[in-house]
Amino acid sequence: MPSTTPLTIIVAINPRAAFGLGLEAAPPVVTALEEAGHDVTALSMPSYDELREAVAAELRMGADALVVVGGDGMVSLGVNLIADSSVRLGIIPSGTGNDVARALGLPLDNTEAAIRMLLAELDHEPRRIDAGRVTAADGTVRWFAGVLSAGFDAIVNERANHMAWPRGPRRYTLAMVWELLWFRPIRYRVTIDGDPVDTKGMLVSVSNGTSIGGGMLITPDAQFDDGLLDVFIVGSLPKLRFIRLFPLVFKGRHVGNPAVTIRRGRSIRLESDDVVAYADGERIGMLPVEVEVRPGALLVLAPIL
Ligand SMILES: Nc1ncnc2c1ncn2[C@@H]1O[C@H](COP(=O)(O)OP(=O)(O)OP(=O)(O)O)[C@@H](O)[C@H]1O
Repeated sequence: MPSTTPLTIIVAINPRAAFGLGLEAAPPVVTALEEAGHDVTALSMPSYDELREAVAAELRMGADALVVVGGDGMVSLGVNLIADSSVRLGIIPSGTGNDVARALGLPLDNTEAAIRMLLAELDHEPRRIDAGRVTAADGTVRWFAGVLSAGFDAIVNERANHMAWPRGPRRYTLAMVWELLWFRPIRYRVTIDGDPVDTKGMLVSVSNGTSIGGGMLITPDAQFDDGLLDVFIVGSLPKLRFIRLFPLVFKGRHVGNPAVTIRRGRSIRLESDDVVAYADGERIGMLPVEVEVRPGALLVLAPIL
């Protein structure tokens, strides 16, 4: 059915998302948007960096919406290009974790349903949500919609990205087992709204969304539009107790556990030696980082929950 208002829409496709799912999901998205009467430019490139450049060039020519087809890494690509602008971000979740889409209430594992929701949302006012704005030590600025992590999970991510084998999600399992063997609690200084705390921890995340790793509900009460970030810290634990915490975190049942601290703030500084940060599954760089919430910096094509 034609849309009420024809729009200029860029569709950015990651052919490698979820190890090939992105490529399958893309054609029906493009067809559906064209059939709805929109002016669609579909972009897919051999690499992430080339795709980002191509999308940035297309955005400079003017667009109403950017639809990303992929996982959190593609959300990151989109968020970094459209934050603080009037361009709306649509997501067709087809990655491995899809944590931002999950928290936004978009249909997962069902491209047809995600397309139907996208078409409906294009006819509504977009949802305005907060974004995390990260400044690295060298002054580089990056944005995220979901979660920035700088603990065990970021180290696992880094390890998995350097592994050539296995190709599927088992790569993360293997990387996690390997890193668990060597992992030691990390010393951090976490400064929330100017209040510094020195701590030793296993996991440290700054959340706008609720989950990491495909649904691990680290900050189940985080809200996209409260103007605040949730700081999640798992303190120093023996490995067996750390492992036993995982199933609880998956269900969000760790809140109140003495090993877990969750605090809210507007501006968070994370400092440590030799620890990498990832945000929305993409590498940010080594700590220190400054994270600040930018209320309402993102317009997303998602229902208001
Ligand atoms: N041609 C390409 N275009 C875009 N990204 C690519 C491409 N080839 C490889 N990638 C990699 O894909 C990663 C992003 O993948 P994406 O997040 O879309 O899917 P995923 O990793 O399966 O899902 P999730 O992040 O939700 O777990 C980027 O880190 C990027 O380096």
